[in-house]
Amino acid sequence: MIASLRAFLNRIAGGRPEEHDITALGADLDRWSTTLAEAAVEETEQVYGRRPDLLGRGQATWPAVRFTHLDDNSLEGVVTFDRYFLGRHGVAHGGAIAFLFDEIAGRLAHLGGRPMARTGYLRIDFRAIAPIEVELRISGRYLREEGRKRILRLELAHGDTLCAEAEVLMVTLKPGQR
Ligand SMILES: CCCCCCCCCC(=O)SCCNC(=O)CCNC(=O)[C@H](O)C(C)(C)COP(=O)(O)OP(=O)(O)OC[C@H]1O[C@@H](n2cnc3c(N)ncnc32)[C@H](O)[C@@H]1OP(=O)(O)O
Repeated sequence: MIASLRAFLNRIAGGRPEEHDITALGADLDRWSTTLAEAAVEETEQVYGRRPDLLGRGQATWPAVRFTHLDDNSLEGVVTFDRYFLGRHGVAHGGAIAFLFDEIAGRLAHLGGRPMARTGYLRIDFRAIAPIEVELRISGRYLREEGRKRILRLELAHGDTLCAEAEVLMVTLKPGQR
């Protein structure tokens, strides 16, 4: 379903359908919204974004990363920004890159069985355009850990070109924090 949803969003983003198709599609989507409303569950029961066994954790909101390496302190992977992450002129939206980085930071922060943490800051430098619809490389590693603070470095690259880099602070939650 999620693969179909991603393909659908790509067609929406990259298409200019006829008026009658737009109307029919809107009606179909409204019908599905009604059906899905009857299947509504609490956050703890939802499937969307909670399937680590699936590409992108089973969601279509942020670009799906295929990990090629994971250890306790670093990760590497590949990612492609689909058409619906377009900013302008064939380039990925900066917000989509931030979304990707926050997700990757979350994954990196919890490697090695580390306890739950949240993002304190996510400082991004956009160094070069990140093209959509081509495979890019993502990598992340620990810079240091100081008490509850985990300071991480992330990079997004297209071939030899560094597209974006970030320093991220993840803070271990205290008891009672969520
Ligand atoms: C496989 C699983 C994958 C899961 C992926 C999910 C990834 C999603 C990750 C997220 O998106 S989290 C959502 C975005 N982040 C938030 O909503 C966090 C909102 N902020 C907070 O909840 C609190 O500010 C936070 C928990 C981050 C810290 O508050 P605390 O009261 O627990 O900590 P405190 O303020 O005492 O700070 C602890 C240390 O961190 C430092 N610190 C905290 N925020 C900072 C900041 N922004 N800049 C610099 N330093 C910061 C602070 O100075 C201090 O340093 P020292 O120990 O050296 O004194």
